Amino acid sequence: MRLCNIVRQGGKRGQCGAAASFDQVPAGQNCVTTGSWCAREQDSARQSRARLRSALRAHARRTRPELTARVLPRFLLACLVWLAWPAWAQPDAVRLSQTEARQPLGLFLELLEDPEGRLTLDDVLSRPDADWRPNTTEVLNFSFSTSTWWVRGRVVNDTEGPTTRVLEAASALQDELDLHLLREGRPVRSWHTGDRRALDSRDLVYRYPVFALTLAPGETVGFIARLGSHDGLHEAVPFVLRTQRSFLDHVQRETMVFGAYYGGLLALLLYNLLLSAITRDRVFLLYAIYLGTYLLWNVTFLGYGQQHLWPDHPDFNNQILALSIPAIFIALAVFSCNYLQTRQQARRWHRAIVALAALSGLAVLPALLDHYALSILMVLPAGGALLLVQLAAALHLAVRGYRPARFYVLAWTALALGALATFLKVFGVLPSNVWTEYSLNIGSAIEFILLALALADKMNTLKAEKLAVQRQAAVELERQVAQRTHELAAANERLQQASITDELTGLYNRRYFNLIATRELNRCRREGRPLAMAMLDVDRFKAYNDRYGHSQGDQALAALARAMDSQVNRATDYLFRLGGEEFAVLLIGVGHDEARQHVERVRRAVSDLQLLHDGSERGVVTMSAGLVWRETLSDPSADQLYVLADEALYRAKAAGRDRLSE
Ligand SMILES: Nc1nc2c(ncn2[C@@H]2O[C@H](COP(=O)(O)OP(=O)(O)OP(=O)(O)O)[C@@H](O)[C@H]2O)c(=O)[nH]1
Repeated sequence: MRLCNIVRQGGKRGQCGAAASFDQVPAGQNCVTTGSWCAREQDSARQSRARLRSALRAHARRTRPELTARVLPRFLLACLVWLAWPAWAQPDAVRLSQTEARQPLGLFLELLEDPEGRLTLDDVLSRPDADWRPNTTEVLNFSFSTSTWWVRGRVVNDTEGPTTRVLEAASALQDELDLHLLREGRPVRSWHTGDRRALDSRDLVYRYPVFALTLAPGETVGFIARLGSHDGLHEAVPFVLRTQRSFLDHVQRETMVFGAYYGGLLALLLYNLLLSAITRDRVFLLYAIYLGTYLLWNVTFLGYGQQHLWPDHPDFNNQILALSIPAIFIALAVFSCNYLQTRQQARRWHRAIVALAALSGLAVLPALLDHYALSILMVLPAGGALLLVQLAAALHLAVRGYRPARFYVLAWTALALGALATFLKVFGVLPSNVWTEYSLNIGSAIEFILLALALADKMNTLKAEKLAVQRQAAVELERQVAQRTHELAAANERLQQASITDELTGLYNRRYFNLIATRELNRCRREGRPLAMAMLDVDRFKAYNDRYGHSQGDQALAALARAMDSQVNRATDYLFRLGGEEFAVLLIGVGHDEARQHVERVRRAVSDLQLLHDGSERGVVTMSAGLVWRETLSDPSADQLYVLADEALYRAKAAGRDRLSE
């Protein structure tokens, strides 16, 4: 574009004459170059056109074969020379037009390096033009440089009326930024601002320095800016001219975009703090801390902190910026380790993350001692490596199928794409529009939202796992309860059985006799059925014990119990050991003779055992029995039956033993 301007103005160049110095151009004159600067421009233009003309003449003289062999390369060379001219041409003045609302100034500026930082405005104004060199980038970026840099440019009002434009030095972090407005070569107004100075040094308070330039129709004004740094770190500063309306639109759009951005992130932060308080899960708190450090850095980095939160504390502004960067990396590392469970799942990656986070943390020390450039120099490589290692760890875990790691990779991809778009915009690969301008914010917002979703998903996964474990535990509990219940029932059964069983013989005991005798008596009475009861007692058992010992007496009792039991088979027949060597038989629904025979069989089963018994009448163990039989039971109770049977037994004993009496 500058080339076209110069070509267009070629006829008027000769009329410019030699102006005395930079910016001494009469108002309303189209030619805007001055002195030697103008002369050099004319020479360069002339030489370039001459080269092109000679290339074209050569083209006309040569034949076709010569064209490909010799002329074409020269022609291409000439074209290249023509095209490449802007790279070393002297910058022209910026011409304000009715149509362009926003005009970047970078390529219209000249630079002067002041390594010692001692030059004054007068020194700079008296420097010859040869000391200045054209700036070749749209955005000024001196990065790590201890020099002070002087920048100059000129603006011509080509519009038909007076106009006021806003000159933006769109960096919130340049330490010192002095701007001097020149009219007819003389300074007429100066501003001393920058983030190391309080905001009241600015006419218009915005997140970065802006200056109002008023120009009469056709007027040219110059400006010289001094960019100083506190300790050798300069920020990228885009110099831009805007119409007032464009500036207002821009401010409104930024207010809306960043209002939504910060509002959203703040809501996310508070929400996660609440979640951490409710769930007591540390990962939400770590996420909120990471988000908080990022927010603190971002509001400081973009100048909103100084504009709205701490306008009167420029030193704090610088300190908080330098401290927030290592804080972000540390908070991110702690969150990532906790979220990805790297200690348990990827030990080597975990160790690398911890080491790099510690290294990033070291950058706090120079920041605390006011050496911000050193702090940034330390934190950027360590932090960059940390981001890569975290991403690699997440990829590693995602490939292994760890679901939370997939969200993490997605989130970081969104942020990386946002950062890449910003990077490509700065280097002119992508156009500057609302998407590329805020791509980092968009990317980071998506990153934070995805991470929040990731946390929710992780909670869901944990909840599902917990539910599964609970279900499994419930099933196991039910199984154990069923088993215990079964065991208890069996134990109860055993207890029940034990409570009605005689331990030595395994027959029913006296307690059960009482129960059964009463129950069966009542039933027989109800049903009108006959019932027989016999009492059986071992004969001379005291003598047996005395002769063979108590232990053998026990064995004899058990043996004769088995023998008797073998004769009691019907479901309605019962055999009891009432105590000692005394037994009872209960026979339900039997006739008298049958009862008598049955008891006799039982009794004989004992003597048939032929257990030697010296003290007995027959030389073997025998039994006596007393029988009571009732066809109908109108009155006798179980106790009465017992007494009657016992009396019959007594009679059997008295009659000589080993017999049945009634
Ligand atoms: N080994 C053993 N002896 C028992 C048990 N219960 C009772 N006895 C004994 O049985 C004997 C019963 O003796 P007695 O009541 O005098 O009757 P007896 O010697 O059998 O004489 P008669 O009944 O008149 O024939 C006692 O010596 C008791 O100690 C027991 O469980 N085991």
